[in-house]
Amino acid sequence: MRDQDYMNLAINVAKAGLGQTNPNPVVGAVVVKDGRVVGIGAHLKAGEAHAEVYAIHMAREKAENATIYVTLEPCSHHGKTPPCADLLIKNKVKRVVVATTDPNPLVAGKGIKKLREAGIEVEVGICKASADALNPVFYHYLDKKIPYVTLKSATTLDGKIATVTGESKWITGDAARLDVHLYRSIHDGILVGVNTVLADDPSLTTRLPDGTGKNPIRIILDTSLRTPLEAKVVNDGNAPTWIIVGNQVNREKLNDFQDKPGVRVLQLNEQTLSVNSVLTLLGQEGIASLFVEGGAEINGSFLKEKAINQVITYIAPKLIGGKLAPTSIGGSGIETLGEALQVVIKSVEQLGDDVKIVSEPI
Ligand SMILES: Nc1c(/N=C/[C@H](O)[C@H](O)[C@H](O)COP(=O)(O)O)[nH]c(=O)[nH]c1=O
Ligand SMILES: Nc1c(N[C@@H]2O[C@H](COP(=O)(O)O)[C@@H](O)[C@H]2O)[nH]c(=O)[nH]c1=O
Ligand SMILES: [Zn+2]
Repeated sequence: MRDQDYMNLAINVAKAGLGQTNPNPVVGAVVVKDGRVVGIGAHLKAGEAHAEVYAIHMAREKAENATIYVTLEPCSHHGKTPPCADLLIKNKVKRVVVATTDPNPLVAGKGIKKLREAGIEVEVGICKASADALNPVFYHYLDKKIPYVTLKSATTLDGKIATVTGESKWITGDAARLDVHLYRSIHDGILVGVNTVLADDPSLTTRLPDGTGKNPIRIILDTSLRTPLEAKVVNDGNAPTWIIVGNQVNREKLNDFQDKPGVRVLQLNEQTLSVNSVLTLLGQEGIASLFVEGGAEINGSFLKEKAINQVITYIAPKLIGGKLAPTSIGGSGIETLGEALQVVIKSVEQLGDDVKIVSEPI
């Protein structure tokens, strides 16, 4: 096996932490001694051990004079956990292969420097692109302190999310809907507008076949607090629900929700909810990744603000037409093609009868 092979193994091990480590990155580590893998590790939860710690502990005395492959520069600061660079030095690791440096100002090359000053051979950049592709959420949230936004829509071939009569269940098939639940399970928050709550009474929980998968925090944009008191999202207690309202909602209306299980009403100091204020608030509340499931009006407001980092589009082989049938993005719309949100198509794949397109704004 070559350096790249061991690093790809570390990258795959890192994926065990996807959706669990925010606001920390997912990280994988593999310890190799005399051509044998003697330790592996992944960071699984912020505040808990780092990937290197698990891998070095598994290697035990074999860590001495070993090579460790780690997808992110070993940390050098005392955060919630002690510095990994010191651990590698203490265990007399001979060589450290790092896929990519850590942009966290607390690290940012200091980990590599500490290792080299201790006489350890450090190589940087092996499989850098694949390692960086693990952590778009970490890089974005570290830099901007607002959530990395994934906008998801599910439409017919002619771009509709429901028929003229409002029927929408279901446009996409089981495979696509399962895929959506996988996304829900790795996101900190899922956001819909109150119109979706009124139309679908959604549960917005993660329902995977084997019953696993954590539930994201359910976030409802609801300027004048029209969420029905009997809605699933405020009664089922399956996940926290945050309702974000404007400053026109009066005190007694706010009090209606105070004894609902896991429900918080967050009041912004503005009449209408601007996307930027919502994202700033959610960032302050520790939401690093946000899954926006619409509907059309909400998607329209995120598009207008260009507050989108990734777009997931599911297209079903159905045609329903209808001038008044809603499309996936409503709102006032962008007037000129020149101002369109230009995206790069990252992948196109078939999921059952549907097509899934992943794209990212340029
Ligand atoms: N109508 C469709 C979707 N519709 C998604 C809606 O916006 C809303 O999120 C769902 O109704 C949520 O329901 P729950 O959380 O599962 O109870 N989304 C899809 O991927 N395919 C479709 O056909
Ligand atoms: N998860 C991870 C690292 N994460 C780095 O450490 C920071 C979190 O430190 P702490 O608060 O102590 O958990 C995080 O922001 C990132 O810069 N570093 C590593 O060496 N290995 C790991 O597995
Ligand atoms: Zn560390």
